[in-house]
Amino acid sequence: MPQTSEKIDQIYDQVVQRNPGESEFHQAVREVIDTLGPVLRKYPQYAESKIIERICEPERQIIFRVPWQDDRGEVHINRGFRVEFNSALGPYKGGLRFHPSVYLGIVKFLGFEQIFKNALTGMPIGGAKGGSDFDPKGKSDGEVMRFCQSFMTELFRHLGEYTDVPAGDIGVGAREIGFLFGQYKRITNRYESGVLTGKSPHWGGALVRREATGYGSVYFMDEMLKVRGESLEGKVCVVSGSGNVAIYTIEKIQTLGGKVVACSDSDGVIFHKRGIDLNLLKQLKSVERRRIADYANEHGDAEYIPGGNIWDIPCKVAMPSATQNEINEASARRLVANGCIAVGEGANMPTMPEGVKVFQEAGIAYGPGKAANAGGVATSALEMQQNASRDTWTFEHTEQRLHEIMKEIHRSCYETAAEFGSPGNYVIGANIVGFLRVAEAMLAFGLI
Ligand SMILES: NC(=O)C1=CN([C@@H]2O[C@H](COP(=O)(O)OP(=O)(O)OC[C@H]3O[C@@H](n4cnc5c(N)ncnc54)[C@H](O)[C@@H]3O)[C@@H](O)[C@H]2O)C=CC1
Ligand SMILES: O=C(O)CCC(=O)C(=O)O
Repeated sequence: MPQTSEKIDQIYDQVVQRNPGESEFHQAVREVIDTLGPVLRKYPQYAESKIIERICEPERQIIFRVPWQDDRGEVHINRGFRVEFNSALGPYKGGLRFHPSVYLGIVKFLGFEQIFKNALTGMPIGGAKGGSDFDPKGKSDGEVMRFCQSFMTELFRHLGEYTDVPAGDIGVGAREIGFLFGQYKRITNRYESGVLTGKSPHWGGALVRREATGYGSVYFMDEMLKVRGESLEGKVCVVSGSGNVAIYTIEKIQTLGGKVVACSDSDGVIFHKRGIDLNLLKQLKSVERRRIADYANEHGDAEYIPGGNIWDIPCKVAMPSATQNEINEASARRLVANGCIAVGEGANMPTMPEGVKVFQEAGIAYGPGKAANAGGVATSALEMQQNASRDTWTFEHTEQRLHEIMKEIHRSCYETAAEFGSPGNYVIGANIVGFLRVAEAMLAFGLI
């Protein structure tokens, strides 16, 4: 019998061999399985039943053609994806990403992470992710609508409130969810509210879903800081991105007394020493869909740094909230050298493995995305609950539930890391808690 570490290396090698060219997926798998050695030693039944090997293989992968016409009548063909990764704990659940970089490897890394994240929430949801290489940037509302209708015309047959429930991610917000739901309703002749989450609260969406990922990440950060006798009060913070997650991360940091001095988009960075003007940011990015460079035209004392690296800006608290692999080893070193004491990931897998190592060796608080940003999908599950019971909850009640869920995720990760001999290591805690919940259900179901 090979040693546990050899066994894990063998599983990883098989994943690479079976999924060539999908580097982000390989990275996400490596990060999880490298932490599972102590679990396999304590519970040999998981190794005997090949639970890890089964979790690494999606239950179903759907790839489809999405033809649509632009405003000039020109025909375009994009590619659509839905990877239904694991349904041990509930219907497949996870967002859709519309971005030109989307390919199978990105969707699979996101879907794989989603399995453990969803398990961590304690809600009955399995893991999935989907999307398309369609670029919504610069498209008219009519073009986005025609694309969404075409996308749903194929995907609808795989969805259902008890089967697979998508939501938003990069490039997919309330506008896109509206177009997707409208087409689903039209094709199926069913007002099946629970088939998508992230809907507008005017027609079946949950209050707080829009804010949930950002607010939840800040709640997780607050818990990590509390353990160290710290708080956000008076702390200088940096939040990358300026989309849904970044905006509501900034909002909650400000409410809790922190000062966010920088944010970004894929073109550049805004540095505003006296603190980001959130109303302006929301107007520019969420309402007018403009570039962040325009922020500096409105505030003479703000600096726009085209192509800049936001992690060069000194801060106590860093919250990467844009995209994967945005913090490399050099950026992580810079953050630590500049006095950063805590990093909480609003984005999925924003820190490269070498960067994670830097944070862990420096002993700073590091909250990995699958735990720190789980508030979004947890509130999606609360939306599903409201849809199923034909009920609507108040903002205050829903936010209180979100807060409790984030505290519980933090507690379970923290205590499990200690139990498995790595106190303070939230990567180990999150991976083990998520894995054990999924593995237990998979064992119970027999070999399926
Ligand atoms: N929307 C949600 O509920 C959840 C989102 N996430 C993750 O959070 C991250 C952000 O997603 P959303 O805010 O929903 O998307 P979004 O589409 O609302 O915003 C994405 C933002 O990231 C910026 N961005 C993209 N690439 C960048 C780059 N290379 N450098 C700097 N900025 C860049 C964009 O300009 C935009 O401001 C993603 O990693 C997503 O997977 C995680 C959990 C839930
Ligand atoms: O709310 C959801 O179902 C998905 C959220 C998501 O895509 C994520 O957690 O990365």
